[in-house]
This record gives sequence, C-alpha cells and structure tokens, in this order.
Amino acid sequence: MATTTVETGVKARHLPEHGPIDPATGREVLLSLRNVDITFGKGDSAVKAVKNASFDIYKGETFSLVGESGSGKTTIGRAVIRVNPCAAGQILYKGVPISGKIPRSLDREVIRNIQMVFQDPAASLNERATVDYIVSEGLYNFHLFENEADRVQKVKNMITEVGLLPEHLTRYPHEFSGGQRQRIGLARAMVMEPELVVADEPISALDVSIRAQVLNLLKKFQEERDVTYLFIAHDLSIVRFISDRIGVIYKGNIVEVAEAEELFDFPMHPYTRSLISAIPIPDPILEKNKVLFTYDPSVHDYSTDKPELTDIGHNHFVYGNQKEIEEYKVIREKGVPLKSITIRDPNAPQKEQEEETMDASAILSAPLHDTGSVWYMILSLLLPVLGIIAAVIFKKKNYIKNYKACKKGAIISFCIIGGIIALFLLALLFAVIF
Ligand SMILES: Nc1ncnc2c1ncn2[C@@H]1O[C@H](COP(=O)(O)OP(=O)(O)OP(=O)(O)O)[C@@H](O)[C@H]1O
Repeated sequence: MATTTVETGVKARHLPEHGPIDPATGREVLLSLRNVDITFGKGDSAVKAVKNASFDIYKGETFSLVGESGSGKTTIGRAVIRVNPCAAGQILYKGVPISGKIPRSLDREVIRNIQMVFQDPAASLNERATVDYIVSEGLYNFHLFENEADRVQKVKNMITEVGLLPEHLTRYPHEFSGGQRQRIGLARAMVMEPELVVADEPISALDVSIRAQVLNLLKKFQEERDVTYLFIAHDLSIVRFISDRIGVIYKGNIVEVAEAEELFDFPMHPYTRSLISAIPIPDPILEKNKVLFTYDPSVHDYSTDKPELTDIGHNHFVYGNQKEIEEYKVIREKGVPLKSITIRDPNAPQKEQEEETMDASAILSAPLHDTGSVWYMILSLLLPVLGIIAAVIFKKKNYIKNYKACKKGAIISFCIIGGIIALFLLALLFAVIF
C-alpha cells in the first residue's frame, strides 16, 4: 500500500493516496459502506437504526443522504467518523476498512481526513473557548503547524476564508449569530484540510436568508480543495441543486441511490416519489392544488420474495424484490421521465376529492361491530316495523352497514306486504263485481 505524506506533515501510513476505481463508472471511490447494520441497545430493547446499508461516495462529489427524521442519516454519518460502531458490514475509506477495531495510527489518519460539520452550531462549539482555540484544536491535536507563527497564520487565513475577520478570533461563540457560528464550525473542520466532510444538516438550524451563504461556502471549498461531501438532509428541496448523487433512506433502509437528475426524472421507489411530491412549488396556486403523494409501505409484499438494493442500470439502485426490480427496469428502459407531482383541477376534481375524503373518514370511524350481517336483513324482513326502528337507531350510532341491512330487509318486507294487500284488494274487487 502506498505511503504518502500529506501537505501538513502528517505521515499517512495506512491510507493510500487514491481510492479504488469503480469499474462501472471509472470514478475513484473515496468511501464505501458495505452491508452496514448499526444497532443501539441490546436484547428486546435493541433498535436497528441502519439495516444492510451499501453505497459508494466518489472523490470530489457531493453525495446527499435524504430521509425523514429518525431514518438513520445521522447514525450513518457518525459511523463514518467512527463514533457509532457497526454491528455488521464494513465501512471502507479509500478501500481500507475503517470500521471496527483498527490501529490507533489509522484512527488518527481517519480523524484527520474525515471531518464533521453539525446541524446546531450553538451546541457543537465549546462556549468557554475562544474562536482561536476552537479552530486551532485539531491543529494542536495533530501538530499540524511548524511553529506558533505558522499556527496563527493558518487560523487567520481560515477565519478569513469563511468570511469572518481575524479580530473575531479572540471572541467567544455566544458573541456570534447562528450563521457566523456555522462559519466557525466550518473553519474548525476545514483547517484540518480534510478529504471528506460529513455535513449533518448544516443549514437546517439557520435562517432561510443565510442558508445560501453557507451552501456557497461549502461549494467554494469543494471547488478550491476538491473536498468530498456526505451531505445529510431531511428533504429533497435543498439537495436537488447541490448534489451530484442522492441516497434516499427510509426507516434504516437505503431505498434508492442515483445521480441527482436521474433520481428526479426517474424516481422508482414510492418513498422517493413521496419526498419529491412534498417539495414546495414556488407558485402559490400550484402549491395549493398540488396532490400530496403519501407513501404506503403495505404496497410491498416481501413475505417470500425478499427485497435488496439492486442496480437497475444507469448507475441507479433501487430497493425492491425481484418482481419490483423487473418492473422498475422496464419503466426505466422506456426512458420517459416520470411525473411525481400531480396538480388538481381547482374546480371539478376538488369535489371528488372531498367525497373520497368523506368516504375514507366514514370507513375509519366505523364501529367495530358494524358488520351489516344478513341476519339483520332477515329479521327486518320478518318484523319490518322493528326493522325500521333498529335502522333508525343504527344510523344514529353510525352503524352504517347494519342500518343499510335493516333498511333493506324492512323495505323488501313492506313491498311484499304491499303486494299481498294489493292482491287481496284485487281479489275482493273481483268478488264484488262478479
Ligand atoms: N445513541 C442512541 N441510542 C439509542 N437510539 C438511538 C441513538 N441514536 C439514534 N438512535 C435511534 O436511531 C434511529 C435513527 O436516528 P438518527 O438520529 O440517525 O435519525 P436521523 O435520520 O438522523 O433523524 P434526524 O433528522 O431527526 O436527526 C432513531 O430511531 C433514533 O431514535
């Protein structure tokens, strides 16, 4: 394995200069997850937060991991920086396993090369340390400077690069705004000259107005230093324009991985489609009439044919069983982009929609014993007056099926009685006339 010396003077003893090349794309793979399980707790209370996760991140790209709250995104990010242990599977950095027990020297190389930027800049900075110390801490730990003048210069350069001023170095985090604190967090990570940065929802806690500034800063670092990002977000709207590739995670399972445009044009997994339909449309009228697509996991039958993340072509991976994968491949090969957003006609369909909603709510609120048994109909047929009384009571109590059965029985009974009376009257008429 190649031995390299990084720019700052740390001897790299375990990690090669380059990662392996992915034969499918010809691109250098920086990070790989291979069938990774991450579990918290033991026994009955164990939580399997990540299940059989596999994906690659190529050098220099922004790979975004997207999924709802609690889906396991942060857990994966923390496993990459070796905070969360893997219960099964492997994480490889430049082809070298970095999960599980590894030599201390490799651990230091990994920490040096993979940095994390956190969601909450207020919570992630030591409130009692000056900005100078916060940004310098990694430099001290890894002796990444020649002398004090060199350290000061590095910190000053970095703080300027993130858009703050050298005089800010003597201040404390609480003296800064949220956006400025996130800049300090970025400076702390970038001063280490990492190759990979795990950015865990770095803009979610910030005002909308300053989110773009932080995204631009991340982009600037990528252009200047070829840094690779694992960007964690909970919705697709942010990541669409900053990601090269996107991985979608649902309840600990990676359900789809594809290039950003490919994912938006051909979202195969229904959960991905639900995330796309949730992206707000800037036009208020369209947004108001947008039909939200909700994901229903019961559409999958995985009782016998088990699902796995499978390549359907075009470097596009989808989680599904064999039958689903075949269907996805057929759809993909047609090459016609899929429509994920439906806009309702503001007039007629609105009514239908309301009726559908009413039906659905009636079903949901139906009482448990509202069976509409045929016996209600037979009894009402024999005793129609009692049947009508029962029907009225059932209707009041929202036993709709029972009400309908009683009503039907009573109506048939009244029709029969009416018929008999009519026949009797007819016979009487005949007897009188003839
Ligand atoms: N230290 C822990 N101990 C026990 N369970 C944990 C721990 N960390 C995470 N979990 C659980 O693992 C699951 C995934 O959590 P995780 O924080 O990775 O989700 P997330 O997708 O990052 O959500 P969010 O966007 O809200 O941060 C959740 O069910 C969470 O409760």
